[in-house]
Order: sequence, then structure tokens, then C-alpha cells
Amino acid sequence: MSGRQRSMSGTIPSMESSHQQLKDNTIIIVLGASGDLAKKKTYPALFGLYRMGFLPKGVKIVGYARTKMDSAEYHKRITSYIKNVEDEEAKTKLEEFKELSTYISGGYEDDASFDNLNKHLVDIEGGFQGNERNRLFYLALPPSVFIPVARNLKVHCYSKAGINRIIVEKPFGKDLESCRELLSSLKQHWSEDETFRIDHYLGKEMVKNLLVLRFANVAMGAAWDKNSISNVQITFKEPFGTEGRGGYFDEFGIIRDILQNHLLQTLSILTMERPVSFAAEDIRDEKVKVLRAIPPIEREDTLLGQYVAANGKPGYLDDDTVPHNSVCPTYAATTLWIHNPRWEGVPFILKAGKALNEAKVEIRIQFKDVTQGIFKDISRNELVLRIQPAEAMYLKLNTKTPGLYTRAIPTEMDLTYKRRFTDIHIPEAYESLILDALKGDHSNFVRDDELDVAWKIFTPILHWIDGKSGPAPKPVQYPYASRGPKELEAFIAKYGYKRSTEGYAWPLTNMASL
Ligand SMILES: NC(=O)C1=CN([C@@H]2O[C@H](COP(=O)(O)OP(=O)(O)OC[C@H]3O[C@@H](n4cnc5c(N)ncnc54)[C@H](OP(=O)(O)O)[C@@H]3O)[C@@H](O)[C@H]2O)C=CC1
Ligand SMILES: O=C1O[C@H](COP(=O)(O)O)[C@@H](O)[C@H](O)[C@H]1O
Repeated sequence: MSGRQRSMSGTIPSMESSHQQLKDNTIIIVLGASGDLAKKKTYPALFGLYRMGFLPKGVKIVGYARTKMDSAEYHKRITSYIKNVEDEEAKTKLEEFKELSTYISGGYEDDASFDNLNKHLVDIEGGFQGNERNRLFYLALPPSVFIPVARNLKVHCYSKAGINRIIVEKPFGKDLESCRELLSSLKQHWSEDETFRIDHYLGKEMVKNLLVLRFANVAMGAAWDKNSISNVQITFKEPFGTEGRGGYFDEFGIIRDILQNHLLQTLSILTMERPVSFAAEDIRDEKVKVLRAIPPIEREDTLLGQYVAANGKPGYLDDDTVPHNSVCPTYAATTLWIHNPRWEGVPFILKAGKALNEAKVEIRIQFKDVTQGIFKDISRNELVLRIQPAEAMYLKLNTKTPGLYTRAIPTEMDLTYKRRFTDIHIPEAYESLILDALKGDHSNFVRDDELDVAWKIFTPILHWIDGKSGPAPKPVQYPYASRGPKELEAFIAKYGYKRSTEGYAWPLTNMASL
């Protein structure tokens, strides 16, 4: 079956065929191996894949960064966030994983360091069978060194006898112009086919589920438009502030950190038309099409906030690495509009904040009111997809109160993954995405034109916030560990969101209280 005609059966996804999978003779090279991302996400994901038997046969992993470390220090660092290694089998796997992982120290700009890295790779490859030599480069590095590293890898470390791939992490620029510059510099050395731009939200189970939920269910498909849906909220909440990352964060702000990438990617899958197949280019074509129908965000469709000290926690400006008068938003709510026949008039509210009262990422689709007449003050239906923590999907419905009287009460149909899928391991986003990159499947990676159109939507509002088009707006304050700015309720209500009427409790356990 060709790559452009692939379909998904009920049980066996055939999304994998037709790509060139790296099955053996492969080295995975993690650049920035001393860093935060490598330690917290990349190596735990690599170990997860190794343990489940998904890495190429005989795989070797090479860490690279400037920090000087011996093997013991490197192994300690890369395994420090690996969890659930209690039983003997897991312990053995972890020892094997350490053994196949080596480290080389070197700079990011100089030729000699990359020649030295290449020599190490060639030495390892000396132990491979056959002639094929595949290399997967993972850039867990700050964007300031993306370009020299991408260049040096191509010039000094590119395998001439196999497949080369490069995984790059966000941020992909700071606005439309800088993104274009970055992409064109990377393209001088790496083709689109070789490049895998990660947005790790595309690897999250519930985000991946959107395609199946929407297109494998007639009931969902029928209600998925402006005729049934009143408004949609996509919410990201983190219970901690920018402590320790303030200096980095201040340059970017919450919109660049979360909304422009993670939430917009989620929105594009939620709203795109049905792709011709599950082939990467078919999916990404549809994502680009819907994003192109979104005009740049208006200032009046935006609410910005910054957290202040409360509940024994420091405020954003209390961080020494943050300028004392910074107006960088740590909270943002923005409303996007899609000008196409399916979505005209439906507000899509994207909200994200640091230092809030809980950790939660969810999509909340609120349906329209039922026709009045036989009902009065009846709750709206809502479909909630909880991306994290504890993946779940529930539909709020009105049902008759059981008993000898006729009264409607809001209740829910609940699909909580942990209860429904008791013996299943839900992969970490990075496990899923690294595996896709090894398979050569771009479906869950961001294409260059997606980035271009995403930045077009956000660049004007970001330039306003950066003070590039007049005085920068001052974010409203909200206390650390609160629900966010107090102005939020009114902001959401402006777009037609209605809270459930009185009487809704979730989960509903006590009929006597009704
Ligand atoms: N941390 C996270 O959870 C997430 C990070 N990302 C992205 O992943 C990438 C890496 O992030 P993260 O690991 O947090 O970054 P770090 O700041 O930890 O940097 C990674 C490594 O790069 C080297 N490095 C740091 N600063 C510089 C510099 N100014 N010049 C040259 N080298 C430098 C350091 O290694 P050495 O000095 O040893 O060379 C460091 O260990 C970034 O693009 C980030 O935006 C994306 C999603 C989540
Ligand atoms: O990209 C980023 O994502 C993390 C949140 O990721 P999650 O998988 O834990 O939801 C966020 O903390 C960080 O600021 C941002 O750069």
C-alpha cells in the first residue's frame, strides 16, 4: 500500500508500513546529554523503549555535551529519572542499558570536537555486522546552538552508508521571521525527510486519540461543528512556577512556551477535516489547511497574567534571574476563530498558566443549549478529554433522575483509562515520538509550513506583548497556587461558556443530596 493511501483497521494500525525503519546497525546520539531534557525525558524514554524491546537490535547510545564526565557520572545522571526498576529483570535491563550508553565530551562550534565524536561513532560501528550504518541525532540543546550543531553534524558526523535523521526540539524561533531564518539554516544541511521537529504534545496518548475519536465514530463526527458546539477550551495548568528557569522563560513567556506550539497543535487535530489517509503528509496537509483559516489573534481576545507571591511561594519577579520590572506573562488566555464552513463563529479559547492550583491539561467542548420549551435551565452537554494527569474522556449528559418523578439531572458517561484499560501501559510522549522517528514516520512531528502558519497567528500579539508595536501590556496579577487571574471567569463567559446549572457533582455518588 502506498504511503498516501494508508488506512487504520480496527485492531492493527497500518500506519507503520512504507517508512524506512531503523531496525539494526543504529547509533542514537543525544547532543546536550548533560542537560535537563536529556535527563528527565530523553533517556527515560530511550530506556522505556529498550526495556520493551522497541529499540533497534544491537543499538548503541552516545551522549555528547561540553561537560566533562566519566562513565560513572554519566550513567548516574542519565538514569536519575528512570522509575519502576524494582524487579530483577528491570535491574538487568538497566545494567544493559548503561553498558550500551557511552559519553563523549566536546564543544558545539569547533570542527575538532565533531571529528572526535565521529571517530567514536566509527569505532562503535566497527562492531556492527554488514555495511549499513544508521545514525539518529537528537538535539536536546538550547536553540542558540541548533544551527552550528546541525551544520557540524552534517559536515563531520553524517553517515555515508545508511540513514541519518535529526530530531530537533522547540522553540523553533521567537516569531515568524526568526522561525523562517532558523528553518532555512537547518535546511541547508538536513532535508525535510531527515528532520523530525518534536512537539511532545503530539506524542501524548489522548492527543493521538483525537483522530480515532473523531473519525472512527459517526456519533462524534455528526456533532463536530458550529451547529452543535458553542465553544471549546483547551487548558494547560501547572502547579509550579518558573523557579530555576526564570531567566530562560522571561525571553519566551507562556504563549511561546505552551500556546503557540502544544495547544495550537492540539487545536489543529481537533478541528482539521478528515484526512484522505493516516499517511503523515495527508494528516499534516489537513492541519495546515485549518490553521490557515485562523486569522492573527486580536488584542481584545487576550487575557495576560503574571503570578505573585502567595501561599508561602515566591512570585515570578522574586526570581533573581528575572528582570525586576518584567511584564512577561506567565498566564495567557487567547481566543482563536476559524473562518471555514465547519467552525465559523465558534470561539476556541486556549489557556495556559504556571503556578496555578493544579496540574491538568484538558480539552473541554461545550455543546449548545437544547431548544427550550419542555426544559428550563437545563445543563449543556460537555465532552471533556483529559490529556493529563490520568487520561480520561467523559461526556456530561442530562438524564432522568431515577425514581417516581421526572426531573433531569446532569450526569456523565465516563471513560477513565485506568479503570477501562487495566493491563495497558500508556506510553510516555517521548517514547512514542522517538519510536516514530526510528520508524521514519513524520505523522506526529511538525512540518515546516505548519510552523510558518502557526507563527503568523501568534506573531502580532507577541510583538505587542514584547513592546515592539507600542507600549507592552501589563499582565494582571494572580496569586501563586490560585486558579489564575480573577478576570478569567468574565473572559470565558464573554465567549458564551456557561457553567453547569446547580446540582452537578462529579462523580455523583449520593442521590439523597438531590
Ligand atoms: N527541559 C524540558 O523539560 C524541555 C525542554 N525542551 C527543549 O529542549 C531543549 C533542551 O532543553 P534543556 O535540556 O532544558 O536545556 P539545558 O539548558 O539543560 O541545556 C542542555 C545542555 O546544553 C548545553 N548548554 C546549555 N546552555 C548552553 C549555551 N548557552 N550554549 C551552549 N550549550 C549550552 C549544556 O550542556 P554542556 O554545557 O554540558 O554542553 C546543557 O546541559 C531546548 O530547546 C528546550 O526548549 C522542550 C520541552 C521540554
Ligand atoms: O514544553 C514544555 O512543556 C512542559 C510541560 O510538559 P508536560 O509534558 O509536563 O505537560 C512545560 O513545563 C515547559 O515549560 C515547556 O517548555
